[in-house]
Amino acid sequence: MQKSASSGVSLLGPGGLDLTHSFFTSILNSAPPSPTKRHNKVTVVGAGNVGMAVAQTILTQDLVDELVLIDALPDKLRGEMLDLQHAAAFLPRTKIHASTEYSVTAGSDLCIVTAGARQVSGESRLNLVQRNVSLFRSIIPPLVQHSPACVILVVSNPVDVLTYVAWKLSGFPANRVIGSGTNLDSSRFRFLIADHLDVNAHDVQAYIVGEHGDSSVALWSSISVGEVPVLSFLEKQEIAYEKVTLEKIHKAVIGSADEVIRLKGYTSWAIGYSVANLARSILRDQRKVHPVSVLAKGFHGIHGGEVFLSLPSQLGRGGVIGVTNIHLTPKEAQHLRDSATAILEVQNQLPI
Ligand SMILES: NC(=O)C1=CN([C@@H]2O[C@H](COP(=O)(O)OP(=O)(O)OC[C@H]3O[C@@H](n4cnc5c(N)ncnc54)[C@H](O)[C@@H]3O)[C@@H](O)[C@H]2O)C=CC1
Ligand SMILES: CC(=O)C(=O)O
Repeated sequence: MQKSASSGVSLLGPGGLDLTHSFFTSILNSAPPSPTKRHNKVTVVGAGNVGMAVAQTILTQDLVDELVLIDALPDKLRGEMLDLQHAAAFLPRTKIHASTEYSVTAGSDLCIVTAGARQVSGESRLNLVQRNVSLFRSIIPPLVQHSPACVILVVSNPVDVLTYVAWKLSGFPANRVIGSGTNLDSSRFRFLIADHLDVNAHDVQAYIVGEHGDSSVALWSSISVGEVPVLSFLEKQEIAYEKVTLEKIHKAVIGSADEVIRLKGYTSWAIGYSVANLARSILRDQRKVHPVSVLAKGFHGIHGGEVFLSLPSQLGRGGVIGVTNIHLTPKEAQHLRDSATAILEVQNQLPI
């Protein structure tokens, strides 16, 4: 039995006519689509472990209308695209494209770059620089050509140096080129502090700044739990806090990636959530503060060159709105400058 299309049962009318377009009674005349809803398009370059974790987290959080995957491997790319498309019944409606050609990225609001070599256990992120800089020469110019107004978010390692490289190759103002930086390290830090104090990580305010890597800086002086500054509270209460414990926590943050890589080969879930968290602040113009890699020249006495490293920064639709004037102790400021020097040592060897 064939019911009418408007009853919502059949898509085919008499004689096999496709009634898809009359399936719903048009209400266009009475209620035009809202012009205020912004169409968000995001491109993820690199459909590897990190790119796919980013893509799937962005999809589940309903952040985009269009998601584009770019990779150099066409079969892997198509397989990943189909696998995500097949989840359409369980996800917010999103158009998913995949291609090795950058024309499909045209008009993206946010381009997230995750392509490139990753470190093996025991290898420093900085060791990846030569391989990934040459990839960036083939990735950044076509992204910019097709999406000249986008924000670029770099994830590939070494993320601070590659954010500088992306900035140079793009010709964009510095506020539109951001590295995911220590947003991930700060989450690891908050998890470890929360675990140590047996509290919820959401209630721990704590930053790792500087390099996303071995020279990162833990800002102990500004840690608070439920708005209570931790160190000054402990000092006032004359509770002996063990400096060694604090240092162990920072060491554990630095060693986190290597531990996961040794155990499962790569890191993916935490960086996926970290990047989706940044994408939300940018696309939804949340103006939230995140520790991300920004052009740091001039901040906290960093004067050695144009270096990107993580500082707590406010993010919105246009990218970086500003860098927070966070208080650093003289020791923390010195560690931050040392971190800048470590990044610049690698960066200055690049022919860029
Ligand atoms: N900033 C951070 O916090 C983190 C950064 N990473 C970095 O992310 C990067 C990717 O890691 P994984 O996804 O685990 O590696 P992966 O090997 O799983 O994926 C890399 C992908 O890049 C693609 N690719 C290579 N050359 C390309 C090109 N020219 N154009 C487009 N795609 C290309 C490969 O085909 C592959 O699919 C690495 O540099 C890694 O170190 C990883 C975790 C955290
Ligand atoms: C691989 C890497 O950079 C991380 O998981 O922190």
